[in-house]
Amino acid sequence: MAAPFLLEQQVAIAAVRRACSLTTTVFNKLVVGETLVKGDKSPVTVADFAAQAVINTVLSHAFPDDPIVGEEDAADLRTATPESDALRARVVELADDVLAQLPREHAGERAEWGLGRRWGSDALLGAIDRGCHVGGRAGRMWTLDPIDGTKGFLRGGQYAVCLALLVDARVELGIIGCPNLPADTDTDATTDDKGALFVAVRGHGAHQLPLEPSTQQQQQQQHRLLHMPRLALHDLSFLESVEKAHAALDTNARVAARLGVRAAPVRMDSQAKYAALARGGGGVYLRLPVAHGYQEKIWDHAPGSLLVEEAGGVISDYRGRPLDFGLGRTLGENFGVVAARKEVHAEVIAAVGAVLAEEAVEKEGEESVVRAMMNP
Ligand SMILES: Nc1ncnc2c1ncn2[C@@H]1O[C@H](COP(=O)(O)O)[C@@H](OP(=O)(O)O)[C@H]1O
Ligand SMILES: [Mg+2]
Ligand SMILES: [Mg+2]
Ligand SMILES: [Mg+2]
Repeated sequence: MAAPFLLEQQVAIAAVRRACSLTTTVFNKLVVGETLVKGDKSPVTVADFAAQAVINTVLSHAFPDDPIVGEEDAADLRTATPESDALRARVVELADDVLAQLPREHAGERAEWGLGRRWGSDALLGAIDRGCHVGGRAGRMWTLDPIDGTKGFLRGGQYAVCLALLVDARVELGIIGCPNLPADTDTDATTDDKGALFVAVRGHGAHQLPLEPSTQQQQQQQHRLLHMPRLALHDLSFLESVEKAHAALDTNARVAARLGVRAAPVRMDSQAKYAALARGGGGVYLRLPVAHGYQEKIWDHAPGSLLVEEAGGVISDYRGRPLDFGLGRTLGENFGVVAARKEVHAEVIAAVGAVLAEEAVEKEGEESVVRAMMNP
């Protein structure tokens, strides 16, 4: 694999792989009471907290000066209630079980990264809270989504463990672990060969590796360099969110019809969509905003955006503006996401603009009818 940020790649890959083994274990044993509802009504599980504890512990040992912008914080685990005590104990047990495994030297893991020992509650809650950095434009920082697609995770669908390195607000390295994505193709859901790791390095391509650390030789055999194929507009299919609350799926259908797209959309939770797109599935990822004023989070798009760019794609918001990762924890005034191969990206943006203009006219028409009825 490519030379820049080689140590960062090794550390990030080790951290994401261990977090993925944790989430897979939890999914098989998740019990009632191990999921909380956050202030924004979204779910968070013991696996989200524990995966953030694992990855932040590894990053903090390997790169003690690097800030981390992570989705979760430990506030809900620190309150002195019986529920919180039980949740905290479970998170600590899960994270320590994974961190305590000896470094796998054939996979380049090292004890100095915090591996091979248990850390206990204080250190692990502290590690989770290392993710509270505010973000910004200057310097090096990591952004982490310990489980992207928590709703997919709870359903047994797609989810992803997502980590990216930003330098001066530019994504230089992106790692996405997808424990439930078929290793060979994103279309054959019946295969047992599940799990894939995606690594993108700016200027050095998008790669798929086995999720389990195998020998050097197996790694090389199973390594795939990813390219998005050239597809005509009518041969595209849209990759989109499963959740109606996250993206305007009806508007997507109108955009697809306008472009002459024949295939049904592929609905998938999480940044597994970016991975599927980079390895040739679909051709377009379209995420149009529904919730008024919702600001996209940097950890929801940073690694996926680089994966798509390195596989030959272009990514922007729905107005065609580049995503700005330097504004803090959110993408600020970037609304929605359009990711597609270079040749079709501009046409998709134009179709989105035309459909949104049509919808605005229809809405205005409906509102004027209501106004006329109320003020005859
Ligand atoms: N109203 C909204 N609009 C867009 N995205 C939203 C949203 N509410 C939550 N999300 C984000 O959507 C992510 C999942 O993406 P997708 O819809 O592509 O599966 C969630 O990540 P988490 O599951 O990490 O919280 C969350 O950050
Ligand atoms: Mg969440
Ligand atoms: Mg997310
Ligand atoms: Mg998440």
